[in-house]
Amino acid sequence: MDYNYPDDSYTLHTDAYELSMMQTYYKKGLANRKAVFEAFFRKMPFENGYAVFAGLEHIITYLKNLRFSKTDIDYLKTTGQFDDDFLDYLANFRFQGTLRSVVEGELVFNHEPLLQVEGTIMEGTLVETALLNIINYQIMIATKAARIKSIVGDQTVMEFGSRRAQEFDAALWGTRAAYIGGFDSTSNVRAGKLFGIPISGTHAHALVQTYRDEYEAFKAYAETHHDCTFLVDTFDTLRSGVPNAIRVAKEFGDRINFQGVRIDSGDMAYLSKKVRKMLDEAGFKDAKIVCSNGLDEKTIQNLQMQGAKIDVWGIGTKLITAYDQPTLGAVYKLTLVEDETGKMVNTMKISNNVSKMSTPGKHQVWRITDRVDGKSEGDYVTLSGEDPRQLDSLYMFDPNYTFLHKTVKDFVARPLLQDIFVDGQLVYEQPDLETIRASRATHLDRLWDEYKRDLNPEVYPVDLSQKCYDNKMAMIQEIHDYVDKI
Ligand SMILES: Nc1ncnc2c1ncn2[C@@H]1O[C@H](COP(=O)(O)OP(=O)(O)OP(=O)(O)O)[C@@H](O)[C@H]1O
Ligand SMILES: O=P(O)(O)OC[C@H]1O[C@H](OP(=O)(O)OP(=O)(O)O)[C@H](O)[C@@H]1O
Ligand SMILES: O=C(O)c1cccnc1
Repeated sequence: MDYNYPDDSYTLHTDAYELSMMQTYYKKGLANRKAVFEAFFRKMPFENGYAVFAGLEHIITYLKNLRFSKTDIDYLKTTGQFDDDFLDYLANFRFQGTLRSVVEGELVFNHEPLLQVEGTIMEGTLVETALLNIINYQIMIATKAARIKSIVGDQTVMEFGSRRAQEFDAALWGTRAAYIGGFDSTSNVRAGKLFGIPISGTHAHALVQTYRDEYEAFKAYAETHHDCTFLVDTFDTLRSGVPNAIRVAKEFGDRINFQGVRIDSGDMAYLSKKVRKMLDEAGFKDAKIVCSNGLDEKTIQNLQMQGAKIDVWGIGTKLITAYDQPTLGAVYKLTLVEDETGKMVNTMKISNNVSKMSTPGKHQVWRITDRVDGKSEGDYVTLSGEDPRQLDSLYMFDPNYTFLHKTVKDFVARPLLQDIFVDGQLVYEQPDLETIRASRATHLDRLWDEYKRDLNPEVYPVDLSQKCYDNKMAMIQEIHDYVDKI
């Protein structure tokens, strides 16, 4: 199958209905109508108390390259679903819109806008699928990684998931998201090359099977590498794997850096305790015990409870596939649209289910922190143009249970949505990945522990400003009046 078009791009990485709607807007003369779309998710991933934002790097690359190539247009023609004049319009299409986004490494919560696309209805429509595709995956993996990191503390976690990820892109962008979430390295060499993530690894059972002898295999590895971690569970961890690793480490002495051993099967609590004793007794107190095999934050916590002597964790499947939650469920909704008179008007999707309702208008999200201790008080969603920094005290209330409220004084308000593209121009300079990764740790320090526990965390407040709330209520009333009249 020939899918290697020389001018291939991600522009057709969109759902067909987006193009169908665009053809309607185009034919009906609405192509230049202004619109605002916002993306948010409704439920916290893994029932965690916070999520880690990731995906902006990929979004920037996508939007920078957003144009229909010749073979894109040729293909659309073959579908017979699109008219020639519309295809001519697409051939000249460029993203001239504005993207505001939370930046990578930031903590985010449900029901707050994470991305905001302001431009023509055409621009906002075309990009929905790709933007959601990117953040739905990357936020989930960054959050899963942060959960795991919070359990292992200062211990090292290596990302091993490429072989089990949902294909190439997931392996690549997933490991980057995991690094933002707090993982220390990746086994994916291309991710090392492209993103500068430190690569690390040990060796597989195949090396031992090739030599059909552990001692010979470890010796060969030691003769060809300085840093050595031997995989000790191919035949019998305690009776042959560890004794052979110790034998080679002793024979090679200073000629190698004997980093330790890896265990990849069996009872890791029992084995790691025994292995620790054997290494210590042989004089290798600094040698580390690496474990891998179906690990996630729950298993790790359980192993810790059992007193396992594990220093380094190798984690693949359950991280990279977000094993216990297949999607974040982020959505992208039209919140403001230009009417026939040129006025921007509110719009929302109404539902009997409160959590399914979007919030009309164009917004900013403010992180409210206490000026003295720097800790987060909650997030405050305003209509754009409102600036809580000008207020001495802030009245914050739960939009679903308005009787739950507090007044915050002596606070700092930090806007989370930043300009990334303005009128098609990239204006945001991405920090390097190390800075992004470090920012996640700083943001977590500002979050109270009650939101960070991995089981039943407190619900972090995401409140609406009075104006934003009133605007939403007025819109709901307007829609009810409209339906009543029919
Ligand atoms: N002491 C332990 N307590 C809780 N879970 C453990 C413990 N030791 C290992 N596990 C986990 O149990 C699961 C099964 O491991 P086990 O090695 O028994 O089976 P396996 O994966 O079928 O082994 P193999 O890789 O040899 O096929 C893995 O997810 C592993 O992380
Ligand atoms: O379990 P994960 O968290 O996904 O970690 C990655 C796994 O990948 C390797 O296994 P391999 O592909 O050699 O197969 P195995 O399951 O038989 O060990 C490695 O030995 C780990 O077990
Ligand atoms: O380096 C390793 O030990 C490794 C890498 C990928 C998957 N499993 C193990």
